[in-house]
Amino acid sequence: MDLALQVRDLTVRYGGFTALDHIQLDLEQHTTLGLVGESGSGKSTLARVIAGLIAPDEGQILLGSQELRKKRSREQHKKIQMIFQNPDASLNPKHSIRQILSEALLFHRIVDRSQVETRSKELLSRVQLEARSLDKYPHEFSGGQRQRIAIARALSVEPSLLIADEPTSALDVSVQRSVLELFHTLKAELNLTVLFISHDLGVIHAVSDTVAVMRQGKLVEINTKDQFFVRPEHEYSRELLSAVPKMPQ
Ligand SMILES: Nc1ncnc2c1ncn2[C@@H]1O[C@H](COP(=O)(O)OP(=O)(O)OP(=O)(O)O)[C@@H](O)[C@H]1O
Repeated sequence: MDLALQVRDLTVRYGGFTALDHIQLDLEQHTTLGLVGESGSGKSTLARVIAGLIAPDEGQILLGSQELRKKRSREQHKKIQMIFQNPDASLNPKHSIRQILSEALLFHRIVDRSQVETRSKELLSRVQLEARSLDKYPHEFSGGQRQRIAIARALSVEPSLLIADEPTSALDVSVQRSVLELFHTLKAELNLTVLFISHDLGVIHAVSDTVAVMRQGKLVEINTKDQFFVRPEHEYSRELLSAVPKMPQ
């Protein structure tokens, strides 16, 4: 089993408040780990510290066999890409889609200038958008389409880990489904390794191979998806599952 990510004893404090408490987590290559837990349990903090957006107070993060230290190189930053609930967080509204994609491709030296257009069109096609979208601006797209563009931008730099923090939570249910289907397709086509955060167990069921449950800054259960949904181990996981509204029979 090859591990894409290892998190060891990771602790983050905001002042006197411990948001992450000695987290241990392994993420196998080419799998999707669904991270669930109630609001405030520390899911986004874990995502941000892995992505290098905040520094841990204690602990280690290894990407492959390489330890990621507080000050990351450009190459290390590139390897972990993040998608947020609000796609606008990663899309500059003043830039066309062409500019957004080419900036990422060139900054990280993924292709040279002569190949940027072809690669940008390929990326749009991967996320099921038309090539003519290149000359449009983010505001000309729907929320679901903007999320697809944010996904294309994240994929453009060929990350070894994609972190998706509630990427479908702001979308209508039907749009949400189509973005989840896209994740499914991309995972199969590109062998992605994904940390997918959601408070929605239906979404977690749709995307995950493994499920991790957070509560009050601690990981209380890590299990295969099938085990988690059928035979959760932790009392809190059972509470989460029993709180899911059921359709009347
Ligand atoms: N910059 C910050 N300064 C102080 N406290 C913070 C900061 N960011 C988060 N927190 C606190 O840390 C805890 C964990 O927050 P976090 O956003 O990681 O949880 P979450 O599980 O992602 O929640 P949600 O599902 O609501 O996004 C919360 O109690 C939050 O109020």
